[in-house]
Amino acid sequence: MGKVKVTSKNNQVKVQIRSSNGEQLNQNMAAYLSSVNVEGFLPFYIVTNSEGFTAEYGAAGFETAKDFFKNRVIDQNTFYNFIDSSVKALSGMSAYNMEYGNVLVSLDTVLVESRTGRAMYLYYPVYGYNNGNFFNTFLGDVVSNMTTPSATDVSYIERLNDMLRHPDSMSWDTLKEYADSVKVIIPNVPQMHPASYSEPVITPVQPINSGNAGKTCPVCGTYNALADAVFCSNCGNRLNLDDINVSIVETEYKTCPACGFVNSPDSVFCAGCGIKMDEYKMPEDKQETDEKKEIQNTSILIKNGRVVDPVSGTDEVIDVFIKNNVIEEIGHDINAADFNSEESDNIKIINADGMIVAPGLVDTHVHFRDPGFTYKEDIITGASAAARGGFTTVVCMANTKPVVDNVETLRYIQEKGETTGIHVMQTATVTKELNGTELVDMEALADAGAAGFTDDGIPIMDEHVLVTAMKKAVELDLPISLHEEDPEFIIRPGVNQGKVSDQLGYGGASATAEDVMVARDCMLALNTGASVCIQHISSGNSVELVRLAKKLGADIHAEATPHHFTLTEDAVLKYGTNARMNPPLRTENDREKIIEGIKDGTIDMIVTDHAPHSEEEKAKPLENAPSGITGLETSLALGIKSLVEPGHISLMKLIELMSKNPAEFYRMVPGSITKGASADIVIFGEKDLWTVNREDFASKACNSPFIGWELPGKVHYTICSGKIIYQA
Ligand SMILES: NC(=O)N[C@@H](CC(=O)O)C(=O)O
Ligand SMILES: [Zn+2]
Repeated sequence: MGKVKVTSKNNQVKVQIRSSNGEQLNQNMAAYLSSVNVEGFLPFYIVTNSEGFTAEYGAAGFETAKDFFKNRVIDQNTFYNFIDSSVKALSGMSAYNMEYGNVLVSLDTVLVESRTGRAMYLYYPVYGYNNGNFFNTFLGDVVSNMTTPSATDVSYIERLNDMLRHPDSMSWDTLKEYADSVKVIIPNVPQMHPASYSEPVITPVQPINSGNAGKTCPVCGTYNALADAVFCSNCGNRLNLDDINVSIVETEYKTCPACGFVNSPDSVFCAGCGIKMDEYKMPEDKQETDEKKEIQNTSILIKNGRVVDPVSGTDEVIDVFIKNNVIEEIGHDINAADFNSEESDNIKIINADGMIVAPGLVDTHVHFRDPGFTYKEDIITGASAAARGGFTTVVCMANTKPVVDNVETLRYIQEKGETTGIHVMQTATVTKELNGTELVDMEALADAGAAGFTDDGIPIMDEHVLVTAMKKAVELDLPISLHEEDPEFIIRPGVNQGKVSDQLGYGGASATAEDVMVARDCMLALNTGASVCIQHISSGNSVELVRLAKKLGADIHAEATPHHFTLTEDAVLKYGTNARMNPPLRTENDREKIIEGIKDGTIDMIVTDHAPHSEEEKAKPLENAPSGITGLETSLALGIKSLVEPGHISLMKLIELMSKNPAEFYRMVPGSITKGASADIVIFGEKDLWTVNREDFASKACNSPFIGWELPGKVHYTICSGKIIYQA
């Protein structure tokens, strides 16, 4: 392939690479460039105003990329390949943002600015892209950046728009032609080039992974000396395991306060678990004070609590005695004095007078973002949020990076989960890289302990793929959970298509998007006999469809989230991006039908869909912010407020929906307050009011519309495997 200068007339091109998910783009950029021999004669300069970089990794990765591009010449092929590799890698993770058809996270923006002030944005489309609306949105930005949009500009945009729909036919020459033909003034982009331009100085740049000593971070370039480092000590990103080649011996070490991994002395981020060590605040209940140690090592006697246990049907004030991780005894009037003095000295007594003592809650739909998006949440902080919410078991969704479509990633999560104090279960995806077409090795993943299979975040559109997966799931006796939104009926995700989206001119996601898929999958479940869960149901008609399928004998189940039974689309006007989620909040009528479904058992699980995002991400305009809200720390309270207090269901029923049913769906033995059962227990005040404060969240994220709400149902203790893992 010949080398083509992509420059303006006077030979200078400035490139700004922006990504709606900056850190990923840069990770790929740095990794790719470390593996190529850069040659050619196109000088690239990266300029940044940090736009589009949402995480600290982004900035670090960006600096590396800048260094790489500086004074280098890159040929067309290299550039193409680089963009290609970035886009391919990005498309695999589109699920987390739920932008249908691989939009947004998969879409990268390259600004080519010529020295004459002429510039263009190249919107590089991703494979599998199938929704033109986003391009139009971005192209709209271009138009709005034009100082004097003329008829030519408009026709240019139209041409570009058309070209982007056929990326294969896009040539470098066309790109060049566009770069010099469009008058786009980009504000706030610093001028990088001196007025008198001379040929770039080509200085040889060391490849990223040079030499034999050490493992260089593909994102920020920092040298990590320890052979078994998994995460970069500087930027916290995952290091490429293939590149391990370490010989340097460190003399002083820094032990991670969260996971105990021994790091090199100047490490900022832990190479074992990825947390920022200096800023890590150990959850109070994990601090090794003498008092806590004592609590951890003693038996626990819970006195005078009202035991509400849907498994045994118990609803009475009764004492519970815990020893050796299990419930040793339940009964009236168990007293410390009943035990011999040595034992009774070591009993931690909890006075649960006026409180509810229930089986530990089970949330079977959480996103802990680990690996890959640990700036939003990680397994340790996710588990702390769970404990604070009264949960002792969680089932994590698989839209991490890499996605859980392989045994190695599954094991990583399971092993880290074991250090948290709660039970962390992990699902695997149905399809590889969530691509909707190729099935994962379901058997191997089942053998390795996957809790079930789900492409949560994106719908599975291909019936053949889904039916094959359902049949395999039947063989493996594992459930399949489905995110039901057909992109055909979505103009923009995250907000209901209705009065609010009309008011905002947003487009929105129609309830039909959910209904058509739920109708299909109810019938497929019936037909295959698979155990299927309709995730986070949001539409009243979908509830009706599940009701019918259950009546017909399908092994079908449905989840409802606290936000879907508490809020309606109006919340978007009040809480903005913190009310943007997939599927969206819908109408009062839908909300009522969800409650009806909960009452009559059509909906059998309450889950949070805990979907943490960073403040920066949620600070973006509604159309650009990611979908999803956190939920673990407000779920029980909202269940009481929206379902129990108005008299829709009993407290017993709420606990059934938040513990027994989800556990059983994912093939676990449900927790119960009975002799011999594992001591997984939540103790809360049903009517104890508390205020949701953003500072109090144990989660890394605080993207919740419920901040400032006063809620009932304060959790006082969470006990998991006989240990107090949270205490208010
Ligand atoms: N619910 C959301 O809006 N987002 C979830 C994905 C999902 O559960 O669909 C996420 O991963 O952020
Ligand atoms: Zn989902």
